[in-house]
Amino acid sequence: MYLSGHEASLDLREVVGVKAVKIPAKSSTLSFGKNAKVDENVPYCIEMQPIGPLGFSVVIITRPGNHRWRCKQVSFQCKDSSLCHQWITAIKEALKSEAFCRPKKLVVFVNPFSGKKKAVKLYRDKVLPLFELADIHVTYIETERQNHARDLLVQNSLDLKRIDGLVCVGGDGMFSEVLNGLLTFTAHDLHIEEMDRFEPVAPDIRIGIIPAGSTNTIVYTTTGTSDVVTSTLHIILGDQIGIDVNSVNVNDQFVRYSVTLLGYGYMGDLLKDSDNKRWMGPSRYSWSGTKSFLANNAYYGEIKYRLSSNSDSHPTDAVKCYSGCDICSMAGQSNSRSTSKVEISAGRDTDLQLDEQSDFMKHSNSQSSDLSGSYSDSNWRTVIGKFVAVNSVTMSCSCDLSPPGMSPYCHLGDGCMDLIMVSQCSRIEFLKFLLRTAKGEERKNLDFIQMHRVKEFSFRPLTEDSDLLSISSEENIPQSKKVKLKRQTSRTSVWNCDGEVIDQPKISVRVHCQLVKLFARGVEDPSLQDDQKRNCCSPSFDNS
Ligand SMILES: CCCCCCCCCCCCC/C=C/[C@@H](O)[C@H](COP(=O)(O)O)NC(=O)CCCCCCCCCCCCCCC
Ligand SMILES: Nc1ncnc2c1ncn2[C@@H]1O[C@H](COP(=O)(O)OP(=O)(O)O)[C@@H](O)[C@H]1O
Ligand SMILES: [Ca+2]
Repeated sequence: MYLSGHEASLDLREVVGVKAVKIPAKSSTLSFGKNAKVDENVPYCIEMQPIGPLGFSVVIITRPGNHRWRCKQVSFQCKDSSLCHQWITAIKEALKSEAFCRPKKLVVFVNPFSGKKKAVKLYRDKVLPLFELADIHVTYIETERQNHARDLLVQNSLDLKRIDGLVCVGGDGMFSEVLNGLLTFTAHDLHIEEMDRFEPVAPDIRIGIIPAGSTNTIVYTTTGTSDVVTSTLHIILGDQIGIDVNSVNVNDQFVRYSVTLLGYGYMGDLLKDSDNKRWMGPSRYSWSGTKSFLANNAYYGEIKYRLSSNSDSHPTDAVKCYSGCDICSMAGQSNSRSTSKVEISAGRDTDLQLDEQSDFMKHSNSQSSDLSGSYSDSNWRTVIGKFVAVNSVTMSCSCDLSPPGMSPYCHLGDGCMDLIMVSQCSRIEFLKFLLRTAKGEERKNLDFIQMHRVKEFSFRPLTEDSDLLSISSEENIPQSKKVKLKRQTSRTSVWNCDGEVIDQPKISVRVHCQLVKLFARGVEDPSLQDDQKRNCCSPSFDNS
């Protein structure tokens, strides 16, 4: 796996590309001779000997810090141009090897209106030159409207069987559009039309994201930074990581897939308010966030959730999900074992269980207006209360506003989501929650917060007359209290689903372990040396 000589050893896994160069007479480059050969016994180990003036440059990645990756050129001299070309060809061929899983053909979608409207320029200036260096063939599509990319995918206008991946240059919303398009296409390709009745099928191709949007959570959480060059390099090296995907149903009908945040109350109100302020760019979220904060609305609702069967794994367990994460690897292995047995399952065991459970809960619970959990044998719980926010995240959701993320110990591919419920509280208390979230500080001791690691959940707003009884513990509610409760409960929020508004408050959500693969490797553990970082994650080799 190394390109090595007398004075240098380059890890081919981290070579971006190679090109011919003219080397100045007094250069401090390494020089190698005509006895150079590719060692047949050691894969990708190239031996070189010193020689003459022509040369080639190998572009490799460096890690200057803060999870950012950059390029560095290492130049080699050759005696003549033919030898130089032999070297270039040998290295290019080595990089094309299947074992590296590098993409050769990509479709790139650019949303020109993402974030600060710089996506097209960012792509042309920073991304395209690197794709060219890496010999990646690109089909470039600048989107003209919302759902343009999704429609192209669903209608299979792009011949997806012939490409290695999709790249979106934009924000989380653009990714969500491409994800939904790809999963819909994958299902239709297998003649599955009713998405709510089937297990979603994992697509064959990977998705890459170049951060050019407003929040860029997915990029930040899967690479540790929101940096255009870093994301481009992860794509070129052929990194891959499976991430959890949620399917969201409204009234038992599938509506969409999500990967970052599902937020009711605060996050929903914030998003709805910000949607007609897109002209403000990314700062629309802080503006609308402040407005929703001042409004301090709280909403009645009933949440049913199924806890993760791994009781050791919890949103506050302080186990960070780093590149090569053991918890995600184990979940991925058991997931691929179960999906290899039954590729498409028409059964809805878990939903039935939910229905049975719902009935069970109705008859057995005595619920109060406070947050109150109730147990069952099958890990289902019900909570009824008045919430400022109900958030569920499938990954930590790190971003510039909150580098540790909404749930710092959430895992990218463990088949679980972290459910964070914020009960009605004062503005000061909610500010405390927001500030601690922004800084990644302990929230365990805030008594208005509940956090659980779950596999699925459902939410329904409490708005009906019959709900009043379950909200109030008293059987005989005075008429005046009934009227007041009725007024309060008639107010509902919307769901923020990866930055898209879902107007219907009653939803059910299920997580699908590592359903899609991204061109990323997860955040590299900063306590490791560079060579340990390379070795702890050799994603290009682990599926060969
Ligand atoms: C006082 C500082 C408060 C900092 C609050 C930090 C909470 C951060 C949690 C971040 C979760 C991010 C989840 C990501 C969702 C994205 O998929 C999704 C779509 O992204 P896209 O536009 O790139 O397509 N983005 C969003 O839904 C936006 C979420 C933005 C959350 C920002 C909240 C800012 C709140 C500012 C409050 C100010 C209170 C002032 C009090 C005096
Ligand atoms: N050409 C376009 N015009 C308008 N909206 C678009 C276009 N292309 C994509 N979109 C939509 O814009 C929304 C936001 O895009 P995104 O790239 O996430 O930017 P931001 O991070 O600023 O919200 C997405 O829902 C996406 O579907
Ligand atoms: Ca997860």
